[in-house]
Amino acid sequence: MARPPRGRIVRLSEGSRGAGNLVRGVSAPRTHHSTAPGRCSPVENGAAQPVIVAIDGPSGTGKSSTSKAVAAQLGLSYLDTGAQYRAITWWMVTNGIDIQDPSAIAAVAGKPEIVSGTDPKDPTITVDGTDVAGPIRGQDVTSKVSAVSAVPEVRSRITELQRSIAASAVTGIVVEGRDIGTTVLPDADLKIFLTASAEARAARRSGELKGADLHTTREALVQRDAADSSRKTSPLAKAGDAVEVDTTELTLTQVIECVVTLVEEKRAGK
Ligand SMILES: Nc1ncnc2c1ncn2[C@@H]1O[C@H](COP(=O)(O)OP(=O)(O)OP(=O)(O)O)[C@@H](O)[C@H]1O
Ligand SMILES: Nc1ccn([C@@H]2O[C@H](COP(=O)(O)O)[C@@H](O)[C@H]2O)c(=O)n1
Repeated sequence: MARPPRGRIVRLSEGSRGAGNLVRGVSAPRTHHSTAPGRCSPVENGAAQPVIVAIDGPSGTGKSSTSKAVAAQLGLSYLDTGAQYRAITWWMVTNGIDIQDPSAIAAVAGKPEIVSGTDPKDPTITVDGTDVAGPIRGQDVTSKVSAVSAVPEVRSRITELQRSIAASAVTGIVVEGRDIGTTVLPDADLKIFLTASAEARAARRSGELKGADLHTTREALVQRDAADSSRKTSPLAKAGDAVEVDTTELTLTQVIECVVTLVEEKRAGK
């Protein structure tokens, strides 16, 4: 069986909504397989091998929701690398470091101890023993994280941490972020790049931050993506061998099923 072509884009159509039709969407990556068209037949499970899955993409494309669900469903660990960059940003802000000064950030990048819990049903994040899961989602950290994550000393520290977490995942791991497939884990077994229109992503985020203005939310997303894509060190980018999944017209359930199918195919050696 031929492997999916490298870098192929999977766009699942509006018409694929609903559990019964999901397969039409998911069948896109399976067109090289000997399954009946329009069917998402279960892939035979061989002996489960540890599997490393890299999921990248811009803000609000569904990386965290998808990665957690896929990892939980398949018994894999889960790592939210954005939470790590947010955690180090929180530490910088809390300790009065000037976010506009990359050399000030670089000088202290090695100081905070960041610990990530990798249970997809209960992911945790602490800095020097303090639970920061709440504070790192605030507007202050969100508006500053791109400046901190652009500093090479921050990236090398966090990348090393991410690699060691992935290496110690016994059953395998789903790691989500911006540069996992390109830099952190270039040998990942499966690389997914999630996309969605800025409008869809803003609508999702506005729904989350009840009452947030759609236009302001969209502008903030677009700005953060632009900063993350244009930094010199390890920018947000799709790996050449990643499968791109456009989630604009898909429900979260459809995206999860699509990714689970791709992982199972990989595990089955297809
Ligand atoms: N396919 C989808 N359809 C509708 N809503 C979705 C879909 N995927 C995710 N969402 C919702 O969109 C919001 C953002 O999703 P999520 O946090 O998973 O995105 P993300 O890519 O991890 O974002 P970020 O990079 O900013 O952390 C959540 O409220 C989630 O429930
Ligand atoms: N691999 C990554 C992951 C994240 N970042 C930076 O962290 C920010 C927050 O990410 P969220 O997924 O929690 O929204 C993001 O905007 C990036 O600046 C990164 O650089 N590399």
